[in-house]
Amino acid sequence: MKLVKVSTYEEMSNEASEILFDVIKENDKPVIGLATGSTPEGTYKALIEKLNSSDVNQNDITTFNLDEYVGLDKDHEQSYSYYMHENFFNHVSIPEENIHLLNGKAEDAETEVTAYEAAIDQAGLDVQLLGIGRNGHIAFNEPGTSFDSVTHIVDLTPETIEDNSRFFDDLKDVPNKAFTMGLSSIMKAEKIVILISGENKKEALAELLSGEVSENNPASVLNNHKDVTIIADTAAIGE
Ligand SMILES: N[C@@H]1[C@@H](O)[C@H](O)[C@@H](COP(=O)(O)O)O[C@@H]1O
Repeated sequence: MKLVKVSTYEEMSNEASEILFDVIKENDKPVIGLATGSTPEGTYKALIEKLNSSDVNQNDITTFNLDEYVGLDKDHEQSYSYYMHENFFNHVSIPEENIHLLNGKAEDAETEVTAYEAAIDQAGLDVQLLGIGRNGHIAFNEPGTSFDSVTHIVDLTPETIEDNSRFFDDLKDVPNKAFTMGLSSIMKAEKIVILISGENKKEALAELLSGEVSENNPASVLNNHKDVTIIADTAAIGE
């Protein structure tokens, strides 16, 4: 794993958007995996600028998002679909049919996850962007998730529900289940970029860098991937 140390959030966003933009330029039909959360917001801002001031044909770009809350409609303000449109898709011209988001309101969950995984397999991710939870979760794969997991439904831990409650009016409004790409789905990506920002992610970063690989720490699976870039700020590094 390669560690890129940055001192500001802007630097993190620029570094990450540069990697994504390079993958987009290098591939005729780029397939990029995207993440939500506060951390990648700046990356999307920087990537929008790069895309819109370039001659890249955005019709050729395909995207897959990592996860979605079960029970939230795509237009719900706290859904990840809404987040992605607000922060990225509404500002670029990637065709709607190339955008893959899990449907939180899917009537048949089994069909939803199976079809999503099949679509990922068929497209092949050129790069996957990730954030990380305090407990080391990536996407919504909580500690204890099998490294062999594919797209599935998870029960969110109280810690994750509490962390994400800041976006909701009330703790009880936070869904307790989510659809998520699995750890093996993420590992299929050719390249992985993980953003780790802030003092509250210090422990998660330290555990990832320790090199210990265990299903108790979902992010540790990344030690088994050939091309991972960690972009971490000084607050998370503890410098
Ligand atoms: N499912 C998302 C993750 O993909 C994200 O990495 C995490 C951290 O988000 P933040 O960047 O806001 O700390 O939040 C959620 O749990």
